[in-house]
Amino acid sequence: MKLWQKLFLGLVASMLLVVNQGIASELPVNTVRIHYHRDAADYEGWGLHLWGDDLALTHVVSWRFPMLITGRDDFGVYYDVPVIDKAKGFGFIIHRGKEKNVKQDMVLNVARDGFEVWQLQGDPKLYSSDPLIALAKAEKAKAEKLKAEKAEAEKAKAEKLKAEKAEAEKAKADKLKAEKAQAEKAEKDRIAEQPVDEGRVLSLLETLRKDNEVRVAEKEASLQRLRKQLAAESAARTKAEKALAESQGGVGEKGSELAAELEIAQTRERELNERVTALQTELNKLIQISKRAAPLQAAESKQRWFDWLSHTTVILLTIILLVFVTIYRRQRGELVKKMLAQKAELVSAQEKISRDTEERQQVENKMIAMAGVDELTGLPNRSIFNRSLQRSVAKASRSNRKMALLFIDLDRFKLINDTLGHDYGDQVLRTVSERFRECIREVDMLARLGGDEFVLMIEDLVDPKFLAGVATKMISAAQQPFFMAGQEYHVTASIGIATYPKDAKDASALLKHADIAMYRAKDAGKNTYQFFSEQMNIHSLQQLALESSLRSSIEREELLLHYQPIVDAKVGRITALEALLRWQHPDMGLVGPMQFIPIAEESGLIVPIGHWVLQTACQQGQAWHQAGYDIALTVNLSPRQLIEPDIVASIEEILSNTGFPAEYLTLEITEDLMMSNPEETVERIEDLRQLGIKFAVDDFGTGYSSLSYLKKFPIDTLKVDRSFLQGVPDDSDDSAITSAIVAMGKNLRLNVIAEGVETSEQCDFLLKQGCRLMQGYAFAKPQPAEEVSSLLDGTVGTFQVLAS
Ligand SMILES: Nc1nc2c(ncn2[C@@H]2O[C@H](COP(=O)(O)O[C@H]3[C@@H](O)[C@H](n4cnc5c(=O)[nH]c(N)nc54)O[C@@H]3COP(=O)(O)O)[C@@H](O)[C@H]2O)c(=O)[nH]1
Repeated sequence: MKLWQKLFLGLVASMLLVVNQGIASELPVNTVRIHYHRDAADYEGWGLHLWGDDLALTHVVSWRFPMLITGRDDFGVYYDVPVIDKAKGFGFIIHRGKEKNVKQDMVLNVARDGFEVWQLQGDPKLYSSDPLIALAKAEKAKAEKLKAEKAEAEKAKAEKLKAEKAEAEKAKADKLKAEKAQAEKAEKDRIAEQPVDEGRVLSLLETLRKDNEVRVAEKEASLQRLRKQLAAESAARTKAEKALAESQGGVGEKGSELAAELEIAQTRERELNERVTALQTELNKLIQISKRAAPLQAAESKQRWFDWLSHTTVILLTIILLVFVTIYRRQRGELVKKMLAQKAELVSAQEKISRDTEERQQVENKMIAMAGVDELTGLPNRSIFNRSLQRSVAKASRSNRKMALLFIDLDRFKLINDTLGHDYGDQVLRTVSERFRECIREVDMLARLGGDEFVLMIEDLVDPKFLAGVATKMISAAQQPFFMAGQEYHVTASIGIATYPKDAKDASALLKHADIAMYRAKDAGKNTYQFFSEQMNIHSLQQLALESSLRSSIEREELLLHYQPIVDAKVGRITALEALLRWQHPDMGLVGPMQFIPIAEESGLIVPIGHWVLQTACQQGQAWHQAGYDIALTVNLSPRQLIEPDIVASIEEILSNTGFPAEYLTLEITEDLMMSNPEETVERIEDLRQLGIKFAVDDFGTGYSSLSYLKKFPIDTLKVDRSFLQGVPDDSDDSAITSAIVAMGKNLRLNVIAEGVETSEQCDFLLKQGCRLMQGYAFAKPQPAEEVSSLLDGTVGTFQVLAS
């Protein structure tokens, strides 16, 4: 090393010492003093750079600027450099050489906590000879080595002691265990050799307990001994360590003291520095605050103004909103009220309109009625007719002239109305009235009294025979077929005729007598006309009385059944019995069904009466079955009965109650029923057939049934009407019709029963036609059950034609 280099290093080292101590004692806080020794300045210029952790706080100092020189001392000039950063250290870069050719020789990074870190740039040999640094380094390395060796020795010793102790304890425990096992074994052997004695066992247990206590005490004592031994060994170890440390003293002690001093100095410096830094930070904050205070105040007042404005705006907006909501609610409430009021008005207006409409309708009806026109047919109605009749009778009375009333009632119309519905009924009434109009003169007055009742008033009557011609024309017009819903239907008319002054002296009596005559026409078989007679009057009064007493006939048990056999004429065997209704009237005696069935049908009494007939017949039939007569029954079923909605359930119940087998029951229906409402009739018949019941078409040939319908109908038997049998075999037409019906029935695979067989000729004729089932007086008249029973007794299998 050259001389100038030695001088330079000496200068730097002394500078560092001065700086580190100077900071602590004389210099202002945050200032570093750096000396420049003039004597060493054999170069043109020197540069000294000082920096901290924060580059922003790096200071560049140059001797070439005299204003930076702080002062002078024995060494030369010195510089006090302020350190305002939080840097933990500072350093120097020392340049030498000319300004334009600066060569960096060395960088010293001196941490403020001592010489912990050295960073050398340039030639390390230049600085490695520094005695203080080398000493510090050596001291440090030695102390660390000693520390490590000591730790190692302590660790080895502790481990050795631990192992020895563990081994000793284990040996002792093993020994104790072996001794204990041996003692226990000896004790067990001893006990096993001796007989069990409770007192002895207890004393042994006591001995054992005492032995255990002694052993525990021994154990505790040995533990105590071990502890003492351990303490002694530990003290010896400490002593040895101390001796070892003392033996390693000398230079190390000195180094330690120096290090301790340095540590204290560094701690102090760190505390001071931290205080300075904290104070500086606070100062900075205060400066910042003071700088910002003015604009802040301005901003605050502005903010307050904005706050006030925004609060006020919010309040204003809320108020406006509330006002709007209130107004809206009020308006909405008013609107709802208005709407409700309007709705109520509307409802009341609608009600008024409907009332008005109703009233208008009533007024219209009244006007029409006053005008005397029947709405449906356009004919004069009952009220106008009555007035006209009064006038005409009065006129006829004044002028001694004759006049006549024809009371017309449609047959089967009720059935059409009931089965097809009122629309079809109305259609029939309109058509019939049109047809009637064509049968009369313009001067005659045709009126509709209501329902299916019409009346024709003929004034200035000359010859009553003329009336028969009119009636015939009207009957013929009525019976023309109707085509409705793609099908053909038929109605007929019954007409009663009464004349003035012969049959009645006033208008109402005249009308009443024409009505009575009409009923007589119905009784006479319908589709005909009848002139009134005094006898009829009596008869009609009788009819009224009959209807009233018929109502209570079931309760009074005045009804009874007669049974007429149906015979297989070929073998002379009774195959079935037809139940025929009779009425044992208290005054009139035994009344035949022709007298009261029409009344019962008209009044609807046929429904309960028909139910009674079925119930009684099935009861009787079951009684015969139980008596051993395996006989079938046929029962007449009125059209009115078949349209009853519960007819199927009702018959099913009767069969179930009586126990009569359904397969033995045949229900007789009329042709007309088949034709009036084929679909519904077929449906009902099918339902009843499902139960096992059979069906027969009664009085076949007298109605208007279409043969094609017959084919479709679910029936089992055809009963040829007795009116055809009357002319058999002499009347060729009757014979031909009868043969045709029998043949047709056979072709349709139906049973054919000929009704009203009275003679052996008729019987022979029928047998020849292949009809063996017959019913008539030739075999048996309808008779009470008891009599039929005796008949069954004597004749089953050997029935003979009675008439032969
Ligand atoms: N809805 C119901 N109708 C019934 C019921 N019972 C009877 N009737 C119907 O009344 C009609 C008249 O019946 P009725 O007076 O009993 O006459 C029956 C026989 O007495 C009669 N008949 C039988 N054989 C002869 C004969 O050889 N000559 C002759 N002149 N008459 C005879 O025929 C009637 C039986 O007819 P039908 O019923 O068609 O087989 C009659 O139409 C009954 O249907 C009833 O309970 N309900």
